[in-house]
Amino acid sequence: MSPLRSLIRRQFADQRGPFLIGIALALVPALCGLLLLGLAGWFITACAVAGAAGLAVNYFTPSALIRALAIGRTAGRYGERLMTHDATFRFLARLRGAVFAGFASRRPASAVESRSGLRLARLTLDIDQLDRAYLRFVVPLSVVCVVLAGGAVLAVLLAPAALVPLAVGVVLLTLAARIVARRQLATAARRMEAAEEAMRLRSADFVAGRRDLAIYGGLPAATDAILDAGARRARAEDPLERAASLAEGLVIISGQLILAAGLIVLVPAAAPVAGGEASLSAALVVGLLLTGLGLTEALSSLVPGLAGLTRTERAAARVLPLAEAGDAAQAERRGAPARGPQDGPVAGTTLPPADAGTGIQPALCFEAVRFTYPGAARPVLEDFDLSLAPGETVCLVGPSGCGKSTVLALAARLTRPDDGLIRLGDRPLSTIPEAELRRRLAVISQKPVLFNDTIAENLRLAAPQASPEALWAALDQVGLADTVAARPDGLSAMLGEGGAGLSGGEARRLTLARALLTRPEIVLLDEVTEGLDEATAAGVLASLGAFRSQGASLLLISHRRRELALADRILRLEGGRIAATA
Ligand SMILES: Nc1ncnc2c1ncn2[C@@H]1O[C@H](COP(=O)(O)OP(=O)(O)OP(=O)(O)O)[C@@H](O)[C@H]1O
Repeated sequence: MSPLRSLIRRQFADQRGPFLIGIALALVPALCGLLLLGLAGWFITACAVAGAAGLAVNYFTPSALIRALAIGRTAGRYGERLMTHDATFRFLARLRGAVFAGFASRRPASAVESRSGLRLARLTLDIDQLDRAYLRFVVPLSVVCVVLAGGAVLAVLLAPAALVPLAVGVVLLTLAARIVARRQLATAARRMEAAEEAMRLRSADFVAGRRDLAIYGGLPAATDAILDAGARRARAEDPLERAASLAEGLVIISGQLILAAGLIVLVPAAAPVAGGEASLSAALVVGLLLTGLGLTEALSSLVPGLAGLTRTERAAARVLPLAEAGDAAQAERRGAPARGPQDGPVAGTTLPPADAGTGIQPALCFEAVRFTYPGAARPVLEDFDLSLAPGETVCLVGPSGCGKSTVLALAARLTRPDDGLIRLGDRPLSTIPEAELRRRLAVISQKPVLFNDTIAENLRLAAPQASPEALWAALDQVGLADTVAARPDGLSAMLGEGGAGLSGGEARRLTLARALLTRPEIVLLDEVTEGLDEATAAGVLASLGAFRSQGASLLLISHRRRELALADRILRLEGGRIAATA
């Protein structure tokens, strides 16, 4: 199914009632508009004819009807806008949720991908583009179809000859739709998006790196690269604009042809035949012609939707897979894990102790795990085994690029193994619901993320319900309570972007306090003292004692002597597996 069709189906499934009511309401102003023009044309002509013949005419009923139609048209348009936009914005709000859940659930370790900020910008633009599918395409198309069908019925009843111009109009409209749906336009749209992305990327690099560019004389080349991307965008846009203009022209011509053909067919019908009456009254002919004129207005509402069809289709093709991944991730978060081929036993399954000799169930265990980055020639981990006993502290060392961070990413389920089993206690990692996993396992990286918010809210990221007393206790355990208490606003003190306002060591200790709040069973630490001076690093390491006193198992990555001294065991990773234990 085409992405556009899937998108429309999704919106229909999400907003069934408002979706249909919106279309029904859109018919009201369109039909009122047509009848208004037709009736007005008929009425004016009938009055003129009656005046010329000196006959009396009832003008109360038609003028009241005209007024009612004018009011109906305005009210209908208001109601239609309200309903269709409300339905669309509600749908998009939900879709955004699903898309961002999908974005968040993607393998963060996937190979060289475009920068996440730019991807996010692209996604935001894509989702905004999707409002066109219903508002600019489905609604006007439904209206045009109903109006044309109504026009055909009227023509059959009143003047079958008028079916000819209607048929001409329909043929031209179909042609217009085919023009904008041509495959070559998809290529032009792809080129245009690539050029837009290049423009954004180059501009962002230009702004961020202008000092280095100036130092190394790279400013002219960087400027040329932006201009070049702009020129490529303009070139790619050309066929799209031409097709849109051609389609618009055809829509307008189809409207005019309906009118012209109407004139040809209907005017002679109004002429009296020899020795008898005209088959159609002059008033009816004028009424029908003006209705045809109104039809062109309905047709022109199709133009914006047709012009943006290729881009809407491409945006839907990018957004929908993410939304589907988001649906799966949200279902998993509710406790029904989406299962893959390497997911091992089903949820709720408990496994026998990994260490059959001692009968002790390890806190975390890797069994014959293999993992390869997408596009990489060789696996990073192959037949990899690791076992972390409850309360144990293990330090993982090894040469740069040997896969230490990959082990942590797998343990944190930020990515999944190609083969083998990872278990948390007696359960396969893949079967543990997301919320439970995040509560039981904490990850602390060398670049902890703190948000532009209060200290309390930064801590509550891990435990939203935590009381102020619990927050102070956690701060106390990492030796940060006095520092926070010394601030006039205490826990309500605001942090700047990325935790600005705290020193490097304080920021890291704050993330440790955040992790402590969930009382994790396992803590994964990736070079947490990297970039800190000796004294600060010692303070951070001392804070790790708080986890140990809670009974947690620690898996550390580090090359530093001070971290190694903390470990019960040191494991050396080399060639994809543990090469030595100390
Ligand atoms: N997203 C990715 N896509 C493809 N290959 C990757 C990706 N991330 C890491 N790699 C590769 O996988 C290997 C292991 O990377 P990893 O970051 O786990 O190593 P590491 O031992 O933690 O290195 P370091 O000590 O330098 O931090 C490296 O060769 C790296 O180039």
